[in-house]
Amino acid sequence: MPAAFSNEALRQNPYLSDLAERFPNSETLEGLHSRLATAEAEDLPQIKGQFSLGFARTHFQDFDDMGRTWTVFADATIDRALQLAWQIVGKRHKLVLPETSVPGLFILGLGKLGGFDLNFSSDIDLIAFYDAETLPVPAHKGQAYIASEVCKRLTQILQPRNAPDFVWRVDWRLRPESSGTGLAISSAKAETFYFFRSLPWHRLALMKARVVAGDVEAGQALLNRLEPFIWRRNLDFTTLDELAALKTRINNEHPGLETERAAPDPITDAAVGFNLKLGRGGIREIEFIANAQQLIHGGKRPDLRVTNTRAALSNLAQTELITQQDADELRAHYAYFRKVENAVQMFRNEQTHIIPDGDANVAMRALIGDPENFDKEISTRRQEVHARFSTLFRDNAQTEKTTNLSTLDEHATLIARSWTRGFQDHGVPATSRHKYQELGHNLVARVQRLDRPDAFERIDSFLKQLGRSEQYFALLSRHPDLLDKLVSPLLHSPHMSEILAQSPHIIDIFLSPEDSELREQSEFVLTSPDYEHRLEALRRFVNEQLFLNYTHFLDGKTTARGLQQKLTDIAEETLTLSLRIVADDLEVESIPMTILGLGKMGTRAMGPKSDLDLIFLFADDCDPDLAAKAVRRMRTTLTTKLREGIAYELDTRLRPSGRSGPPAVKLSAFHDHHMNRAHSWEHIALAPARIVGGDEVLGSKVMAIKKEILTRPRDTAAFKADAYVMFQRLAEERLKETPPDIWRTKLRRGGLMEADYIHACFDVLAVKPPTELAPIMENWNESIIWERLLGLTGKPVSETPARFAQKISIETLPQLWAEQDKMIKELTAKFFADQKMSKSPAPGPVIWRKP
Ligand SMILES: NC(=O)CC[C@H](N)C(=O)O
Repeated sequence: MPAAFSNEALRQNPYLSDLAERFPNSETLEGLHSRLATAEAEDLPQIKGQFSLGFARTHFQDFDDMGRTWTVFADATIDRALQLAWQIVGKRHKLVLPETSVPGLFILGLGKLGGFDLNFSSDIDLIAFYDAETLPVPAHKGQAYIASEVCKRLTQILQPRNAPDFVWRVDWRLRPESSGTGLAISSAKAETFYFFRSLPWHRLALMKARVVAGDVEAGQALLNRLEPFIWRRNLDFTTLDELAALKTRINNEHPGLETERAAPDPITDAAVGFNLKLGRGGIREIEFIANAQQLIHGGKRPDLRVTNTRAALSNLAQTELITQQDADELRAHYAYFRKVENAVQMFRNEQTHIIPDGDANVAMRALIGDPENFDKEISTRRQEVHARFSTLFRDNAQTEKTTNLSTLDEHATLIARSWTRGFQDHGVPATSRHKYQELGHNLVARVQRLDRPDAFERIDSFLKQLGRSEQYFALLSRHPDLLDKLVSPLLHSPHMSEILAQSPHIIDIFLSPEDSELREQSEFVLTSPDYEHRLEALRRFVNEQLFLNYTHFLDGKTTARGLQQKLTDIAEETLTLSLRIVADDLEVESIPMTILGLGKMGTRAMGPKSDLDLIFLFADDCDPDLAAKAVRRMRTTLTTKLREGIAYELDTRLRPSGRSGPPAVKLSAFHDHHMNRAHSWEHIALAPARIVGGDEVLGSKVMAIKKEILTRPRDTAAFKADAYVMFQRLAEERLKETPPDIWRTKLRRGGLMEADYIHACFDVLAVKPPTELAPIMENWNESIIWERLLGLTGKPVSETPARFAQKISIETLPQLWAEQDKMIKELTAKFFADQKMSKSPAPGPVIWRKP
């Protein structure tokens, strides 16, 4: 056992030696814990005193243990005090209460208590709420009144008036609407308050909230519902100001903390006088680094939502938001400072944070083992902390103040002026406009260089439609590089502009680590248990990923092929998420459904705006009601148009019997249909199909059926005749002879759809397609990406934006397209060479070859 310090050290500390005198027979910490269960109110201060002594004797050397040991003990004392409080209040108000734990009321610990970081002499920050449904108090007695009485009583037990000893100093001032209400309000009220009436610091205080006593389940349920309030989905840089404001507010409102309000001291070589908690390079700066990053990124990364500062630092390193070295060092400094702080507080059990001089200094040093280079140690650590702290708050906006507006027309000049004045027409409050003037200059300079007359107008209308979102300007002024991610799409890509209009905040995706997995990046979608929230989050995910990958493509970081793969991955991830959302909504563990992807999903060649061609297949024994519901919900989940648009268009017409067939298809029905009733074109559609989501075992059964269908010998002549009729219909109704200098990749004669069709025909016949087909399809697939991203369909090649002309090689494009049209048409002609050029009758079901 680490005998923490000598009797000598103990003697030098008045508070500890007093305790040692009063409690000569020391008990173990475990023993003290177990006494709590039956302790009476008047026992608690003594148990606390003995615990303090025991803690000093046995736990002081090991910092990792310290905060947790205190916190666990605190939780237990609060819980016991709450029980006692209930008994007293219950008797007085004639309530019928259960013997042990009373449901409904719960206490949240904030600050150090919430963060498992309690000190020797911390006070505890509490807030309390109750669940109106389960609180065993009839409405006519006044639930809020009784719950508040219980909290008052709890306070008296923990901090008895006119008594020498206390258990904890209790502080309720961080509760919502603290001046106007009793100590407890209902969780429904709390929810409304936080979402609609709270101030920024309320939110920041909740970051460290933890259920410490009472009805844990009800408490956790409230915290879950508050998650979307605490952890915003988007990076939020105004948060940094809020964080600063919170810290100031807490300092200013604690009357006991007057000394702490002194301006931060410069880092000197003398340790004496250093305020460990608030001083420059001290504990608060470390907390600040952790909390700021947690707040900014926690909405996307649930693993950052921890209340403990050192755990947060580790997790930030895990997610590569800070380096491992930074995390390790900051953790070490934090531990060291906190240990010193504990030693300082043991002297008189006072809540002080300043390194003392005189006797107290001697005593403190004795406790921490009288280090030789103590002063140096402190100043080195402070410098390292403060350096990192300053980096975080360094203003990284570049100055580009070369704004000469004389070349602009009148309208553009007006817009540019408003930007350089800190976005005065964009809902930025007058008091903070000065912060965004630099950003304004920066943006004007960039847009001027584009030399596009409509650029100011377009970007301005985007910025205006953001609503009153100072947050957005804060983000941009910290990361002016993001302007480029915004400007080009707004000018050139209608599709990307639409996505931006739906979810303007997605540009912060460029700030997250680049190599993270899609799975990690989609985690946030499921964080809220709420169905509606999840649907919005799903759209956010799709928009964010599409936008990110389109940008990479436009910047030349991804090839066309790479983008197709990525777009396919995103669609598959979306299906997986949708299935989860639907299963949760239907309250089932999983749904016995597998998803067959046809068309572009099948060939992994999704392009911008491709819809999802899917068939939802179910095990034969699946409850038909559940299956039908699941398909309906899948459709809603994917296609309902919400604020952030849809996730995907869905096309399920390729299921057996098309529109008239049931939306949920059973495996045996699928098999039976394709063997006995399907037409050849359905097998052509089936050729590129693969499983893109859902139950894997079921999926492999579907793939076995597919194989059985496509390998079964069929009558080739009959197949070609059918395929030809279908092709003629296709050509007539959808394909268009298109001049070689017009963008119409998919629906031109000889274009992408025709090429895909012929390819699938070869597949059905298990004949290797001619070698020239693949490279042409590759080219078409690239063209369609450009065409859809830049909104060029039907336009002449000459209207392709100059910015991309070279990348697309537009000079040679018409010639290339003419050749491709010709080659594909020839392949088609050759494939159908035996067919009469007259119209055949409408085909019937597939004719299999007689064995
Ligand atoms: N899959 C998509 O391309 C859809 C993107 C976007 N959310 C929209 O509604 O248009």
